[in-house]
Amino acid sequence: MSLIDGFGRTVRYVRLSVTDRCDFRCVYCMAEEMTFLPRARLLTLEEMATLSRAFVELGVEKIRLTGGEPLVRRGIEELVAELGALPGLRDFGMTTNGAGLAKHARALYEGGLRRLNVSLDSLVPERFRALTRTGDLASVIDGIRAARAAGFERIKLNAVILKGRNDDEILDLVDFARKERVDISFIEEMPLGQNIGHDRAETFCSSDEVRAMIEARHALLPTTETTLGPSRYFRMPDSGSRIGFISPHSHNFCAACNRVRVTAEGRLLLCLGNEHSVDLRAVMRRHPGDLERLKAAIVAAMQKKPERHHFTTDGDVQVVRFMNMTGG
Ligand SMILES: Nc1nc2c(ncn2[C@@H]2O[C@H](COP(=O)(O)OP(=O)(O)OP(=O)(O)O)[C@@H](O)[C@H]2O)c(=O)[nH]1
Ligand SMILES: C[S@@+](CC[C@H](N)C(=O)[O-])C[C@H]1O[C@@H](n2cnc3c(N)ncnc32)[C@H](O)[C@@H]1O
Ligand code: SF4
Ligand code: SF4
Repeated sequence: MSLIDGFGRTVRYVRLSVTDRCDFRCVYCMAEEMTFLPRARLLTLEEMATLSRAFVELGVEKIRLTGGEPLVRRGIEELVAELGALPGLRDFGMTTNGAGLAKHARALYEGGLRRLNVSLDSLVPERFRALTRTGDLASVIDGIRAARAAGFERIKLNAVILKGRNDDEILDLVDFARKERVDISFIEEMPLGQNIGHDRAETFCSSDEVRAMIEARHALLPTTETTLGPSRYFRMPDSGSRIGFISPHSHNFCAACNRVRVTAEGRLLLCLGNEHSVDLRAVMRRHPGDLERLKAAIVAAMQKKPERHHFTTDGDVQVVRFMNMTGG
C-alpha cells in the first residue's frame, strides 16, 4: 500500500519531531524567549513507535527524527533502537544540532540510525554563540567527530545562510566539510515564527548567490543524486563531499514533495508551509492498539496535503508556528 496525495505525489518520507524543546535558540528558528509544550501534551515514545510502524506499513521508506532538538528528548536512544528494528524502513536518520552527539552517537549507531544531519552555521566560536544564542561550537565539532568514530558514514552539515551574519563563511564551511569528509547543504531561511529578532527581508541570501561564491573557487558538477530530501546536490572534482542547496524560495521543490511531518504532540502536518493537519494522537488515544484505524486516518489525511507553500522573501511572517514546533 502507498500514500498518495491529491496531486498524485507519493509520500515515502516522514519527519518525526520528538520534542519541541531545544538547548539552542537559533536566531532563524526561535524567539529568544520561548514557551515549550507541557510534557503531558507530547506523544509518548511508545506512541511514536506505533505511528512509525503504521507509516512504514503504508509504504514509508524513510524516517528522519527531528525537533526541536531530538537529543534532548529523554529515552531517545530507546526510541532509535525500536525504530531501527522496523522491517521495511530503508533510510533512518536524525537532524540534530550536534551538541549531544559526543554522548549519544555510539548508542544511536548501535540502535540502527545510519544518517546524521548536523546544523552548523559558523566556524567562529563567538559568532556561533550569537547565531545559536546558547551554543558552544567546540561541542558540536566534537560531536561530528564522535559520530564519525561511532561508524556514521553519511553525515551532512546544514547551514542556514543569513546575509551579513554568516555569508562570509561559505567557503570556510565548504573547506570544513571537505576536510571532515562530510556533505554540506546551504539552506535559504524560511519565514516561520514571529518576533524572531531580525528582519528576514534583510538577511535573505539566495542559493544562487551562495553557489556563485563557491564556484569562484570550486567547480560544481550537477548530479541527479537524491536522498528523497529537498537538497539539489553537486559534486566537486577533487573531493568526495557533496554540496547541496535547499532553495524553498528560489528553486521551489514542492512539485516533487514526498514528505509529511508529525509534530511532537502527534499532529500530522501535511506541509511545512501551511497549517493543514490531522490530530493522530487523538486517533491513537481514542482507539488504543487499533493500527488499522490509525492507518486509515493517515491515508485519508493525504487528501488534505496542500500543493505548495507560498513563502515570500519580503520579511512577512507567513506561518506563525516556529520551526522547532514544525519538525523543521
Ligand atoms: N520547505 C521545505 N523545507 C524542507 C522540507 N524538508 C526539509 N526541509 C528543510 O531542509 C532543511 C534541511 O533538512 P534536513 O533535516 O537536513 O533534511 P533533508 O535535507 O530532507 O535530509 P536528507 O535526508 O539528508 O535529504 C531544513 O531547514 C528543513 O526545514 C520540505 O518538505 N519543505
Ligand atoms: C528545526 S531544526 C531541528 C533539528 C535540530 N535541532 C537541528 O538544528 O538540526 C532542523 C533544521 O531546520 C533548520 N531551520 C530552522 N529554522 C529555519 C528557518 N527559519 N529556515 C530554514 N531552515 C531552518 C535548521 O537549521 C536545521 O537544519
Ligand atoms: S534550529 Fe535546531 S538547534 Fe537551532 S534552535 Fe531550532 S531546533 Fe534548536
Ligand atoms: S513546503 Fe510543503 S509542499 Fe513544499 S516541499 Fe515542503 S512540505 Fe512539501
